[in-house]
Order: sequence, then structure tokens, then C-alpha cells
Amino acid sequence: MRYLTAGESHGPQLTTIIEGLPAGMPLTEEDINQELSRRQKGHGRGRRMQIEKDAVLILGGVRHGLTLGSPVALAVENKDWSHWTKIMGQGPLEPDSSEEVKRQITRPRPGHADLNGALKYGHRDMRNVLERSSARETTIRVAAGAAAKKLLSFLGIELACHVLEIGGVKAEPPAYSSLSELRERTENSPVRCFDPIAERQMMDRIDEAKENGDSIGGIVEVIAEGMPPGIGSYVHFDRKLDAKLAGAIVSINAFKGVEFGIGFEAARKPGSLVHDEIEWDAGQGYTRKSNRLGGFEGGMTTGMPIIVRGVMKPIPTLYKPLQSVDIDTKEPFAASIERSDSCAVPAAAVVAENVVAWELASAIAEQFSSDRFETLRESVENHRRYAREF
Ligand SMILES: Cc1cc2nc3c(=O)[nH]c(=O)nc-3n(C[C@H](O)[C@H](O)[C@H](O)COP(=O)(O)O)c2cc1C
Ligand SMILES: C=C(O[C@@H]1CC(C(=O)O)=C[C@@H](OP(=O)(O)O)[C@H]1O)C(=O)O
Repeated sequence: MRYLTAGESHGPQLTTIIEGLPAGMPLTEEDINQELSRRQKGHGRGRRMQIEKDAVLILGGVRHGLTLGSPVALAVENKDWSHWTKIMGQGPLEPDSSEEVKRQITRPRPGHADLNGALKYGHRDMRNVLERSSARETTIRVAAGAAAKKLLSFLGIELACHVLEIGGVKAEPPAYSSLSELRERTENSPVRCFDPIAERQMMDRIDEAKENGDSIGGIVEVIAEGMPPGIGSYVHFDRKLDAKLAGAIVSINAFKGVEFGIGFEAARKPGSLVHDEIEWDAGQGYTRKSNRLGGFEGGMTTGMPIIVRGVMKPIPTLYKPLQSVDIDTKEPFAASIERSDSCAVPAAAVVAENVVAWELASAIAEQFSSDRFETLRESVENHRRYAREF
């Protein structure tokens, strides 16, 4: 499966065209809207989230609630566009345009894409960069991920996400008996955290950062249960599924690192305390006594839960801006201030869950015959049976 996205943060809409969803799969706007609304929540976001009420339009590829096998086209309108029609207008700039419309952004923000993007494409007005480098684009990626998540749900594969750390406040590792319990416990948390004591401290830390004109980052975790074993491949570097997940996580705006299972801790432990011993029983087939490697060996799933974490750096736009250089005058200046979030880690957890869902669904669609939804479902079931008896 593949998809592309288009659209600017303050343009009319965000768009995606998805290719490769099997034909005959139930899919509704409501399925996608649930994920979009999860992404909009979270303590620490700026005023933009009060303006937007993200809702998807299915514009192609679905008929009477079922996918057709043709490309699925989705769009999410930007409500904020109505305030930006002149600044973001698509026609040529009129000579008599107002100063506000003509004003260029020439002071790059350290940590954002402004300067590198301007250099790369030759934009003297860095609005041309920030409009597309904005994480507003993650809205439509979540829409694509929601379609993938729907496919996974029919195959008995479930996902959840939660926040482990914000601004140095670490949550206790969550204790849950099922992913639905984890989801219930974190869904209404303003910071998507399982631990109520850490939740309060995280919120205080976000408020403090905001009062100081600063920003903070954190760590999110995504868990996927029910993936059959042997999905992905060891035979080529670009078929390794853990590598695809790592790429997907680091592709989220402001994500700088990724780990699976015990992750970087593996560097400090002997092999006997890292590798997961193998067992077999007739009911479950091959399982592991532990899941320290987070569900992957050799670029393939082990059948154990997939546990992947991503680290998000603090938001670059600061109300107390850092020093930068004006690209017109070359004089030192404080960077531009755009309206901004002070912490978006809870929202980013939902983005992470959805980009992981996309990679898992793509790997399944690639490995099995996937033109028809029913055939795919049967193939995955046959594979599970085969793996149990292997
Ligand atoms: C959900 C979400 C919301 C974000 N909100 C902002 C924001 O309000 N202001 C900002 O400067 N950066 C924000 N970012 C981060 C920037 O988009 C990101 O730092 C920028 O695109 C540069 O990319 P890089 O940090 O990956 O190098 C957000 C990121 C995410 C995932
Ligand atoms: C719009 C979203 O996030 C935006 C991501 C973002 C950035 O620079 O990445 C900057 C802000 O945009 P604005 O300047 O319009 O407030 C965030 O609000 C969103 O998540 O839907």
C-alpha cells in the first residue's frame, strides 16, 4: 500500500490518495473521524486546535460503505483557511495587495524547517516552507492510518498508544490486562498517561513551560497486539519491518529517536537478559517467555506484542524566541513567533499509533494476496494456523 499527502497548514484542505486497500472492506467517515478527534486532544496545544474540528470527506474509492479496490481519496478541510484566504491565495500576487499579504517571513526559527527548507527551494519568504513542514500534515496521515487500522481490526490486530514521559516527568510503566483496558485508562487523560500522579505533574510542567514562553517534549509508546509471526523480511534491508516502523516514527514532525522493547537498555545488559527464550504449546504455537525485543527479530514479527517508543523534542516555536539571523539583512534577530503549541506529545502519540498501523497493514497487504478483503482475511488465518503447527 502507498499514499501521498498534499496541502498547506493554512490552505483550503489536506488531501491523500491511498492505493492498495483491499476491495470489499467496510470503511466509513466515522471510522476515520474517531482517530482525527483523538489527535486533536491533549493539554498544551495552542489556539489552532480550538478552531479546527477535523472531519474527513471520502471523495473516492468507497461505495455503499465498502472499499472498491480503486484509490481511496480523503480530504480534511482547514477551518482556519477562512482567515488566510488572502495570505495563502493561489492566484498571482496583485500589485496593490495589502502589506499584511505581502509581508515575508525572513527570520528562521531554530529547530523548525524554515532555514533549510528556504535554502533548498530558494524561498525568500519562509512561509512557503512552514506551511508544508507544519505538523498540520499529520492530520491527513492519521486519516490514512485510520483506514489501515480498520483493516487491522478485521484481522484481529489491535493498537494502543500512551505517553510515558513529558518534560522529564516519567510515568510508572502501565499495568494492564488488555489493550482495551490501557485504551480506556488513557483515552480521557489530558496527557494520555496511565499514571495519575505523573499526569498531574506533566500538566504542571506543560503550564510552567507555557508561562515561561518555552516548550517541552517527551516519549510516547505504541503497542500492537495480534500481529502474526513472520511478517516483514530479513532478506533485504528495505523489507525489514522494524526498520519501516522506525522510519515511520522518525518521520513524525519533531520525532528524533525510536526504540523497540527494552530499546537502548539492551546496550547495558548481557545477551542472557535481552533475548527472549522460545516455547511451544499446541494451543498457541511458538511464544516467548519474555518480550524484551518488542516483537521483532530479524526484521520480522515474532508474534509477541510490538512495543515501539518514539522521542519527541520540544516544539521549536518559542514565545520567548531564540536568536536567529534575518535572511534579508543578515542581522541577528529573535526568531519569528507564529502561534504555537507548547507541548504536543499527547497528540503525537495518536499520530505514532496511526503511522505504525499504516506500516503493519502495508506489510500484511504486501505479504499476502490482498486484492480482495475476504481472501486477505482467509490468508492471514491460514498463515496463523500454519505458524502454530510449524
Ligand atoms: C502534533 C504536533 C504538533 C506540533 N505543533 C507545533 C507547533 O505548534 N509549533 C512548532 O513550532 N512546531 C510544532 N510541531 C513540531 C514541528 O512541526 C517540527 O519540529 C518541524 O516540522 C521540524 O521538523 P523536525 O523537528 O522533525 O526536524 C508539532 C509536531 C507535532 C507532531
Ligand atoms: C495545526 C496543527 O498543528 C500545528 C503544527 C505546527 C507546526 O509548526 O508543526 C504549528 C501550529 O500551527 P498554527 O500556527 O496554525 O497554530 C500547530 O497548530 C495540527 O496539529 O492540526
